Amino acid sequence: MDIQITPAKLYGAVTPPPSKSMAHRLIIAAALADGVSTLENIVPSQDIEATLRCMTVLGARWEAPKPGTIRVHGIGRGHTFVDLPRFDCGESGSTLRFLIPIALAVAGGGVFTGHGRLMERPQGPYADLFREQGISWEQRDGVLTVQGRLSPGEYLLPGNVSSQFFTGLLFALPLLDAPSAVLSSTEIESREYITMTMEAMRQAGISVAEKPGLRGFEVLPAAYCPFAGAVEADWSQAAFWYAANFLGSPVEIQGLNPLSAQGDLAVASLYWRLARPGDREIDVSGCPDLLPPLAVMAAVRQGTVRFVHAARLRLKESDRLQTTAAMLQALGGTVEEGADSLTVQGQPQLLGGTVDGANDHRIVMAAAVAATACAGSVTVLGAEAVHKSYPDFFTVYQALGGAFHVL
Ligand SMILES: O=C(O)C1=C[C@@H](OP(=O)(O)O)[C@@H](O)[C@H](O)C1
Ligand SMILES: C=C(OP(=O)(O)O)C(=O)O
Repeated sequence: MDIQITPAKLYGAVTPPPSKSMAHRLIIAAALADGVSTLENIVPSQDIEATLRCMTVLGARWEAPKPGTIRVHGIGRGHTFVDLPRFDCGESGSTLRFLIPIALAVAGGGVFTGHGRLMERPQGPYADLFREQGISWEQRDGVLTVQGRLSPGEYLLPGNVSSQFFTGLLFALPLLDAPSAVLSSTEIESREYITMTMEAMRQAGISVAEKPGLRGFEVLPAAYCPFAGAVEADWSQAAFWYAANFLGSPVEIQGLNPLSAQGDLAVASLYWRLARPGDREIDVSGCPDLLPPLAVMAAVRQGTVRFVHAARLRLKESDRLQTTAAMLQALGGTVEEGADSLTVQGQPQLLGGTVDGANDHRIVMAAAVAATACAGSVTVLGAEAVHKSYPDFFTVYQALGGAFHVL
């Protein structure tokens, strides 16, 4: 779906959708529990549907007694598999990377497929670890087959590729019959995502101990217990509405937890850092998903913003350093892409133009928000990419006064 947006300010109140990251985690913890858990504020998006689908393949069941609430019948420890289960992970990196170790622990492995760029996104840290353990790892024509026995022990991962490898192992290791540790060979980036994993596991009765000074975590054998949980509002999605505010739209953002474990709540303070004129350097290693909306803010202000420690942005739904730069350049902005950075030169106003959404929800949402304050109209190609994480985005955008039509 291609759309043309006519610049218009947005007015009104918005509650961001439930945190996608927390929803993945609570669904997984509930699906591994021995019993029935109730989860509130679950809103379907392609990524959340992927996790629900994959946990069903593992033997969990769920029903929705009312909209927004699901009851998950977890698998406990008793499920047996005749064949290797097959998981369609959609385009969700979280689903794929969380599920690989879990499938090894629960089912002796699995066959994983995905769409878009998913199967090209790096899995090397897992491949290396699991091959060392004698687990077979084969990826051919976009199909990954992993088979073997996950053993307790010490797992050493690089900390700068994706925190999702840590999360996947932390979820799986309590299911083994002896203690394990997950250690990092480098400083751990996106660390708050691991904190969120520990928080979800805690809700299911599992505590993970951080190893002080060792950049790692200790996991003891434990059973996931059923629980009642609710997903809080998503700070990563709130960032687009923060960007709308920054560009002059008085949008009131409601329902966010200011004490959230979500690292992307950093947008609240970064907003104010950018609101004052002058040059800035912003480290996005802990909040990679904020880069597209922050770059939109950086493009319409006085001064230059250099986003650093950003190489991991190249490993998302699109190469987000390249696609964020291309989006702003298409709108008349001045941006320089470095190997590990993005430098955005501020200016009074963006002009408008045609943006390739690059099949990336965060690029589409960033472009739509930038359009609210452009001098001329903005065409966004492939706007349907928002279904990955925020299917309602354009409905909300329109309700706030955003003006667009489908081409
Ligand atoms: O664990 C998670 O829920 C996520 C971790 C982050 O990925 P990396 O750790 O790969 O940066 C983030 O970009 C992604 O959108 C969601
Ligand atoms: C990178 C993202 O998600 P995932 O890694 O789960 O595909 C995202 O939502 O921006």
